[in-house]
Amino acid sequence: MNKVIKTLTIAGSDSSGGAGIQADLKTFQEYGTYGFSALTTIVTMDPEDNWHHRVYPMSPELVAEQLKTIYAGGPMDAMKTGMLGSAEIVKVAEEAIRRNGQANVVIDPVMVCKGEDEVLNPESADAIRDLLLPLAEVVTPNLFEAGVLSGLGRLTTVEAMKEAAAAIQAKGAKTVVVKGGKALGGDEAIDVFYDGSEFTVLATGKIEPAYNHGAGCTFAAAVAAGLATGLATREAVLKAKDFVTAAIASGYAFNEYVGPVFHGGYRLNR
Ligand SMILES: Nc1ncnc2c1ncn2[C@@H]1O[C@H](COP(=O)(O)OP(=O)(O)O)[C@@H](O)[C@H]1O
Ligand SMILES: Cc1ncc(COP(=O)(O)O)c(C=O)c1O
Repeated sequence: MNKVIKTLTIAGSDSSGGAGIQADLKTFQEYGTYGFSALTTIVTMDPEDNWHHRVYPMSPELVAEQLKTIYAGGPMDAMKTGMLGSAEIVKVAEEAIRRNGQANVVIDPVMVCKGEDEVLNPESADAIRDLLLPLAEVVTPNLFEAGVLSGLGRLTTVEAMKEAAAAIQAKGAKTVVVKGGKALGGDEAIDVFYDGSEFTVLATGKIEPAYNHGAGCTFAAAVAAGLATGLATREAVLKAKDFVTAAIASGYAFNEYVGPVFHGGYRLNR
């Protein structure tokens, strides 16, 4: 029998299907891996209230119970975290990673939804920094999240992204990818990779229109799936950048604000 490559996401549900656990499972499948999921929150967008996001966290006990089910079937080849919803759920994720000796851990430190400017649960940002960064093979903050995790505040240049990447790496993550994405000015989508010794700048042309709802989730899930299939960390990140770029290029407009990526874009355009 073929070996099944197992990947896990601990993340929220994006009912519109582009981000969250939906993005992760679709991406895991595109990589030929078998996806498991522990759901932490449910996010809705209200068409009668300007598509405002609402976030409904699950109880930490229910997240812990899902993880018990998942790990009862044996170890995972890689995993990622996304929107965790509360500091207590961050703690549950930390405990599961430690208890199961989980390697190839990708932490996507989700703090905001695109199009929204409030930080979801500020106290969970502290918990992510203190409890999850030390367990991360890779952490993938966007520009805003890198400013928060590094303590450097608003980042506007590639030099500042490098400084933030080094500060976050010093907090315990083995490697860091600071994603400039749409938020960084200019006509390129620039990410900075740092492994503790060398910076690598990953750049592609900015795609317009930017159908990038779910791009961050898709990128982190692709890194995890790449690690699960045996790629070295740098190669997993480089492939994930290609994967997410193709997904953005194949996205579509869901409404006047949200354009999800299409996770099948990489395969279909080859
Ligand atoms: N308009 C775009 N064109 C090309 N790549 C993009 C665009 N927007 C984001 N990206 C890339 O998608 C990935 C996810 O980034 P980003 O959207 O900033 O993350 P998040 O969803 O966590 O905010 C990064 O590699 C980023 O550079
Ligand atoms: C459940 C969930 N996770 C994560 C995100 C973040 O998505 P993105 O990858 O666009 O940053 C969202 C955004 O709506 C979400 O609903």
